[in-house]
Amino acid sequence: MNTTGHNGIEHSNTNINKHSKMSTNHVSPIVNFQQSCEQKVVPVFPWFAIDIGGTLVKLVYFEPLDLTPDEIRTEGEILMNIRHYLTSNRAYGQDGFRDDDLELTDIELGGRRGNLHFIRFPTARMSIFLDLCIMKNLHTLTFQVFATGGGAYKFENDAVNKLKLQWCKCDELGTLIKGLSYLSKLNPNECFYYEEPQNDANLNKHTFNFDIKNPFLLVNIGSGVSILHVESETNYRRISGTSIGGGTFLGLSCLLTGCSSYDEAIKLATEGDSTKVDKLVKDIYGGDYERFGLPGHIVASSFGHMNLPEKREQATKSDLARATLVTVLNNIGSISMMCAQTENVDRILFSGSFLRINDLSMRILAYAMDYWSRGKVKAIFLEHEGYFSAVGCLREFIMDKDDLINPSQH
Ligand SMILES: Nc1ncnc2c1ncn2[C@@H]1O[C@H](COP(=O)(O)OP(=O)(O)OP(=O)(O)O)[C@@H](O)[C@H]1O
Ligand SMILES: CC(C)(CO)[C@@H](O)C(=O)NCCC(=O)O
Repeated sequence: MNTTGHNGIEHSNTNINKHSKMSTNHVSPIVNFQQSCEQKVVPVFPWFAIDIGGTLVKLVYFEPLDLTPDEIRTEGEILMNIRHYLTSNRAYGQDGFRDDDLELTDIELGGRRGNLHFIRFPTARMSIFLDLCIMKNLHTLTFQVFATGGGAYKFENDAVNKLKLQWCKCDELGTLIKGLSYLSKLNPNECFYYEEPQNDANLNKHTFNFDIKNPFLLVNIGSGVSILHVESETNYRRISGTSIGGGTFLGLSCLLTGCSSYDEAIKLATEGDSTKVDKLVKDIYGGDYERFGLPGHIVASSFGHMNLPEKREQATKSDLARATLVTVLNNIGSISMMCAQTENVDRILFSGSFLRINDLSMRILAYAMDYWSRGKVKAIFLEHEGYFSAVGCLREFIMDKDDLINPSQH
């Protein structure tokens, strides 16, 4: 069953892919279905994109709100069940969560109106997820899944063999920028900064009016860290990276404190004091190292106190988690600052799920960028933290009317 949907973009609510050429006349917004992943499509429902990272899978799901009576009649039980299952729960099994505070309601995508849902689960549960899809009979439908992240490659055979679907892959850093560009336009509150990051008593969180057209640095803190110099949505380079990232914080926290989850590690870090673990400049100099402008309060040696048995005895689990966090952040901060100076940019955007429920890290990064650049470089943070690649991947394959009018910008 085909219906001409809103904005004149044609939709199908059955799972039969139709072949026909997209109009090359950009004035006409009529788009038909194409089966190839290489071409831009308005695919059949369900609309999913999945970013399979080293630690977390991020899944975005578009729930259509404008289904016509015909579409509802022919949607079929499986699609309806999936829609209800995903949208009426906030937790799926033990490890899957829908971040309902991030949900974008009543947005327009591919000529349709709907809600965009944000779901995550550990990559270690990927095969359980595929089995769940089979349990929900997804393997009996013909549809496309848009996949990004390293796991789009690693899990391709598994997913295709088990689910018989069309697996459309795209690059995680390209989709990261595309998702950032899309969400920063769609959501006026997406980007923010801290006015006084050190002032715990006051949130001091302000919306940042972000314009992707001016060059900036994008530091994505996932399991590892990628640093990109971005000049526009299509012009960017990965200039650096470090393996000391969110995975390092989580792994070392588990080792040192016996905690078993990221949320627990962050809670410990929030309560801890890293100066019980780290050796500061003043522990060495008795004050500042004036000649080279190193103030006494900065870390001279991460974990530098831990060679002494009495210091080890005094350090609590919280102190160790805090010191782990600060160590990782100091490293990311100083590499980012060097890259900002080399590339001559004054904005650094930080993304990645490492910043989830992690106001503490954002403040530490904001303060460090401000301090070391003498106020020249601004640290900017993002509400949808780790979801940009998943969103960009969905956008890669689902066209809006504007994309037809300005295809080069898509
Ligand atoms: N619920 C969670 N479980 C595990 N890690 C979490 C969780 N929430 C936040 N994190 C943090 O986010 C990091 C993963 O971030 P993200 O999802 O952006 O990266 P990834 O895509 O898994 O990794 P990569 O991009 O390097 O492949 C973890 O290493 C951890 O520090
Ligand atoms: C390998 C990726 C790109 C996977 O997302 C990421 O984990 C990363 O950028 N790691 C850091 C690799 C490095 O540059 O040392």
